[in-house]
Amino acid sequence: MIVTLTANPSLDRTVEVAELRPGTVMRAVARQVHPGGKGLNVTRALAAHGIDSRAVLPVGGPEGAHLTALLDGRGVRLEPVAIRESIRCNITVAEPDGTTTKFNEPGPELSGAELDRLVERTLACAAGAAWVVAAGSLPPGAPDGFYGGLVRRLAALPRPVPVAVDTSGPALLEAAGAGPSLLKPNREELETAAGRPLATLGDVVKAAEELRARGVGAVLASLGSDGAVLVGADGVWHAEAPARRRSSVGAGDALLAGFLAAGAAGAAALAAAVAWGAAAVSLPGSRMPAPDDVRTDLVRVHDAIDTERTLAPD
Ligand SMILES: Nc1ncnc2c1ncn2[C@@H]1O[C@H](COP(=O)(O)OP(=O)(O)OP(=O)(O)O)[C@@H](O)[C@H]1O
Ligand SMILES: O=P(O)(O)OC[C@@]1(O)O[C@H](CO)[C@@H](O)[C@@H]1O
Repeated sequence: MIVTLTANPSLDRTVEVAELRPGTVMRAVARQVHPGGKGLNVTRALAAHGIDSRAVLPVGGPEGAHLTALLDGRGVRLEPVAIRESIRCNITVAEPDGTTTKFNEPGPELSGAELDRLVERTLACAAGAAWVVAAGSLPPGAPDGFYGGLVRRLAALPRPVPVAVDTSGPALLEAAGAGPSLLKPNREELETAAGRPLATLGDVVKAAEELRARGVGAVLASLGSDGAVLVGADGVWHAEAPARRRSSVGAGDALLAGFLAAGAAGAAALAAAVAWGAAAVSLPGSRMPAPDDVRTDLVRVHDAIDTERTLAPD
């Protein structure tokens, strides 16, 4: 079983427009509403593949009620922690070529007691779990070390549980310092961690190695259309797959879910991860892929990294 913690979930609203023209009134040609937030997306992707997962998340207000109603009857196991304020609503504007423009709200401020309840619920669910995933931004007021503290608490259990972290900014730096088993940065997040721009695959591998030297077990770096790089104790691989981009929102979460579902180590897990990520990109809004969407046969895994390869701007 895989437990996910999303400290700042969202109701994801997507509007599809013919062309984004700032400063004008645009008529949407389609709209979707999906339950959102990185950890919850991981649980949704796993559930779509029949893999046992539980999502710990704060739920409050009309948006919280809407989010839970959307998941009713979908086989997604929620561990909701009631909060006083409403959760946030994030907006995506999607254009026909797959370009997405995203507006993420800060989210509600959680009280110290609400944050404590999230951690306690995660620890309670983690007993016997194969992995805990701590993912997404932190709500306003939460300490930067929130996910890092959880990593330490899970490592100190009589039967320690490996933790995968996917977050950004100072929370990412704090979490990395706590030595999680897995970190899933995208290019921008890895640049933050490295403190410099990363232009090539070689730069990505070097930045990931630096994180490993600081105690991170393995780094799964997601690189948009360039696929993903895995840097772990047992080797370094790069994999990629073609995709007809419709909405990349949640592709990183699908990638992480696929990686954990396939054993979380080595080339085969990386191939599954990239297949799940590419599948998510071709689906609207933050819809998570089901088994029929995933094309592992289209994935190319490179054992030798082309260190000079320049990363696409995306
Ligand atoms: N244009 C694309 N073509 C093919 N695959 C893609 C494309 N964009 C993303 N992917 C796949 O999806 C994975 C995740 O994408 P990305 O690096 O954008 O993650 P992310 O920034 O964490 O996304 P999010 O935060 O929205 O979940 C990539 O590693 C890659 O496998
Ligand atoms: O603001 P955060 O927490 O960094 O990201 C939140 C979010 O953009 O991440 C998911 C996609 O990965 C979406 O479902 C959600 O809207």
